[in-house]
Amino acid sequence: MAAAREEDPSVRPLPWPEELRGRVVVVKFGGNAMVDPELQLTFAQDVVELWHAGLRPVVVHGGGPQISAMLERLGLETRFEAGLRVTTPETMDVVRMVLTGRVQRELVGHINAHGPFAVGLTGEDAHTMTAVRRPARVDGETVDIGLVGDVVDVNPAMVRALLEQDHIPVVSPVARGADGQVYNVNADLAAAALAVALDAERLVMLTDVEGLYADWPRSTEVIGRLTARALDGLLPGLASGMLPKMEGCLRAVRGGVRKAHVLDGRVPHAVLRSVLAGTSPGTTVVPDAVTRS
Ligand SMILES: Nc1ncnc2c1ncn2[C@@H]1O[C@H](COP(=O)(O)OP(=O)(O)O)[C@@H](O)[C@H]1O
Ligand SMILES: CC(=O)N[C@@H](CCC(=O)OP(=O)(O)O)C(=O)O
Repeated sequence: MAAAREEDPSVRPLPWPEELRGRVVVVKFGGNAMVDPELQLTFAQDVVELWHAGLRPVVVHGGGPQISAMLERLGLETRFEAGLRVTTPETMDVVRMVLTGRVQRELVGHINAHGPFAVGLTGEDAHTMTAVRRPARVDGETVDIGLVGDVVDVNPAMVRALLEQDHIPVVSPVARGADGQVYNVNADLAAAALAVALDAERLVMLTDVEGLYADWPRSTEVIGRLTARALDGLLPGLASGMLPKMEGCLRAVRGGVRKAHVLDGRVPHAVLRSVLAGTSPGTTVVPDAVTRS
């Protein structure tokens, strides 16, 4: 891949934090942040720039709005419980088709406009992620939401092999169960599980808000930094898409990831700015023992 390093004229020397060299950074690109085609291009550019700087980026993508749009076109109803899509077998077909057939292909294409970097896979490939069916908890009740899975095991061998070969893995959040069933996994939780298994330095989640709002929807005051313990206390009060996102951040830092960031993906180059600056806009979740960085 040395040729690819030289090939890309957009690369310029940046004052990268030396301690991040060779480290894995898992970047979750949310479906809401990717609705703007321009942002998809700058996102791809950022990921390639991280690679050029010597980091090992792994992309996990979402695609919730894109799945909903396709379900609507097909005249199929969709609804969410606790931020998770109720997934019938018919819905599952559409989820798999949109995520791996469209969203992943688009991202791989944008990244590969810069060189032969990206390789797309799903959690199903080489048993990268194994899921079990998970119900949702709604108002203290357990609710069946169909073919929704939670990741219970990650085999990072294939992703590591791709990283070793200087590739950028682009992972769709679909996973196989030990029962042979294919499950729809929330992309935030898939990204968190992969970040833990890869012993990632950071998990960066790009979404369509500035971060975790303290009192949403009444106020849009962003919580800048919080410990895992503080987040644990907040989780029961969170709703919709922010619930799996913050649950993912919590699992990541509890699983050994140094920091988890929730960033506004509508801001161009949000990933680069965050990694470069060291301190990040948006919300940063740190392990309990860490009070400053
Ligand atoms: N406390 C909160 N702070 C910020 N956003 C919140 C909060 N609670 C719920 N949300 C909603 O969560 C959404 C982000 O989650 P989601 O729609 O799943 O995005 P993504 O596609 O990036 O995963 C926001 O657009 C907002 O509507
Ligand atoms: C179980 C579940 O809800 N799966 C998600 C998978 C995609 C996703 O998570 O996309 P975002 O990151 O854009 O929200 C869904 O069907 O929408």
